[in-house]
Amino acid sequence: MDRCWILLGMMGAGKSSIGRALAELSGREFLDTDLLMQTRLGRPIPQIFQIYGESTFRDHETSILRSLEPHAAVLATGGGIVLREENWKELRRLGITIFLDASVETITDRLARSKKKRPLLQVEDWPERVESLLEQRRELYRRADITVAVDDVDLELGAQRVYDALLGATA
Ligand SMILES: Nc1ncnc2c1ncn2[C@@H]1O[C@H](COP(=O)(O)OP(=O)(O)O)[C@@H](O)[C@H]1O
Ligand SMILES: O=C(O)C1=C[C@@H](OP(=O)(O)O)[C@@H](O)[C@H](O)C1
Ligand SMILES: [Mg+2]
Repeated sequence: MDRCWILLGMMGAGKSSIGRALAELSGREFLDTDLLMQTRLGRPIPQIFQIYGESTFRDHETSILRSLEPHAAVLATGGGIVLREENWKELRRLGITIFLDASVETITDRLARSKKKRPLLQVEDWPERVESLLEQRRELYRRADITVAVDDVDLELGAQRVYDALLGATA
């Protein structure tokens, strides 16, 4: 049975963009829990947070995981998917988890242009928020089956690195 390849990690680590490149490289379908949520609710993520709040956003995240079946897809997740214990049961059911490990410096560089789309970073000292969230979550990300360092790679090399790690792990 084919299992999903599931990307975990902080906002800005590259789950959505490396995930898309990995899907192309491997010929797999690409799914992203944030995109599935936007389609489901017909609104962009910042509006979903604004209208329903984070707790309802997290409920939908869990329900989206529950609605999926294991298959040959690359699944990018939102950075907070690791927070709910019940999500881990679904992640393990769906496939292999890969932590995209990026430093605070890399993340803040990458988010400088796209932080507007991240409701949790709408604070003045947003790099400090990135640092504290990473501190809170690091141990959860480390539960992933595989860790891939993505500080020093572009999208193509990042996708290749994840692909190689997966082939090594499943050989
Ligand atoms: N390895 C990388 N090299 C260069 N830019 C990257 C890399 N990974 C992500 N980016 C850029 O960083 C931003 C955030 O990436 P994204 O894939 O949305 O991260 P995530 O889904 O983990 O929050 C995007 O503008 C993306 O193009
Ligand atoms: O880290 C988080 O809690 C979040 C990450 C976002 O996805 P990305 O990790 O793709 O930016 C998105 O799900 C939402 O803004 C919350
Ligand atoms: Mg994303």
